[in-house]
Amino acid sequence: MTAPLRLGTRGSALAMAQSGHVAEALTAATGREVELVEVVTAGDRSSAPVHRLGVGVFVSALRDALTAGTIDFAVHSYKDLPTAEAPGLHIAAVPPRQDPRDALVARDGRTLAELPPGARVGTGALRRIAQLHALGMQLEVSPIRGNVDTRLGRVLGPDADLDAVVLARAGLARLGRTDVITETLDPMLMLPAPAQGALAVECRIDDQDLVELLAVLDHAPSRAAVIAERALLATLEAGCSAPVAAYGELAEGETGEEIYLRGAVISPDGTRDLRLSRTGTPADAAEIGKALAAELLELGADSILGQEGHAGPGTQQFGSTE
Ligand SMILES: NCc1[nH]cc(CCC(=O)O)c1CC(=O)O
Repeated sequence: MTAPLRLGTRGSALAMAQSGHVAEALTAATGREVELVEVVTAGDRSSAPVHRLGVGVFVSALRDALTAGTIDFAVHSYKDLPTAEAPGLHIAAVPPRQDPRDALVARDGRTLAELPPGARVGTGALRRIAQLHALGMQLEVSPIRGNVDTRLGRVLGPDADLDAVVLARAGLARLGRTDVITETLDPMLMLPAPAQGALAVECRIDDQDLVELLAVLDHAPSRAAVIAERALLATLEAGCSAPVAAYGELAEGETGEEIYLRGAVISPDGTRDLRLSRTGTPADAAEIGKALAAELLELGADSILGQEGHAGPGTQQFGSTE
C-alpha cells in the first residue's frame, strides 16, 4: 500500500474546488490516492485590498508547506503566482485551461452595453478598473474584494449595493455558478490577466517520481499560452498593482500551430491604453511574450506602470496584477 499523496490547498470554496478537481483527475489517471490538506494563508486572514497585500500572500504559505515537506504538492491559480520561480520547487503540470475571459454579473440580466452612465460596477483588480474606465461609459467603478460569494452578494444579495461586478469566468465555472453570468466579456473590451483560468500544479523539484507522475496532468497548449502571457508580465517587471493584461490563443495556422498573443497596459483612469499583439510558434512562447513586452515598453508602458507604484527592476515580488 502506498500512502496517499498530500495535496495542500487553501480552504476557500474556489481553492477546494480546484484542488478537488485536480485530485480526482490524478487518481483517475494514475490510481494514486490523494488526500486534501488545508493550509491557512495570510491572505485568508486579512481583509485588506488584494493589490495592497499582494497576491503572493495566498501562495507563500502553500510553498512554505511544500518546502517543509508537510504536503507533497499544491494547486495554485496560476495568475496568483509571482513571476519569479520558487527555489527548489517545480511546476510539474498546467492542466487544461478554463475559459480565461472575465465575466459580468449584473442586475436585471444586463449586459455591459446596457449599463447606464453612473452605473456602479465593483471589481478589485486594477487591470479591470482601468479597462472599465477605458470604455468611456462613465461607469462608477468601486474597488471590492472578498471571496466569490461575497462579491456576488454585492449584486444579487438582499443588501445589494452595486449594479454589476466583474470577475473571472473560470472561478465561477469551478464553483458551478456560471448561471449568474449576464455576459462573458470579449477580450477586445476586457483582456484577461496573464494566466487567468489556468492552474499550476507544483511540487518539490527533487521529488522526481512525483514530477513524473504529475506530468500526466499537463496540457501543452495551455502551458504554451501561459508561458507567453507570463513572459510578457515578467519583462514588464510589473509590480503587484500593475494594470497589465495578456491573452495567448492557440490556433491552427497555415504553417502549423500558431500562438496569437495580445497584451495591454492601461492607466488606472483609462486615459492611456496600449494594446498590441504578436504571433509565432508555441515553441517560441517565451520569446513572443518578451518581444511583445518590449514593444509595449517602446510605446511608453513603463511610464504608465511607473504611475502605479512600479516596483522597478529587480524589486518585483508578486507576478499577478490581482
Ligand atoms: N483575483 C483572485 C483570483 N485568483 C484566481 C481566481 C479565479 C480565476 C482563475 O483561476 O484565474 C480569482 C478570482 C477572480 O479573479 O475573479
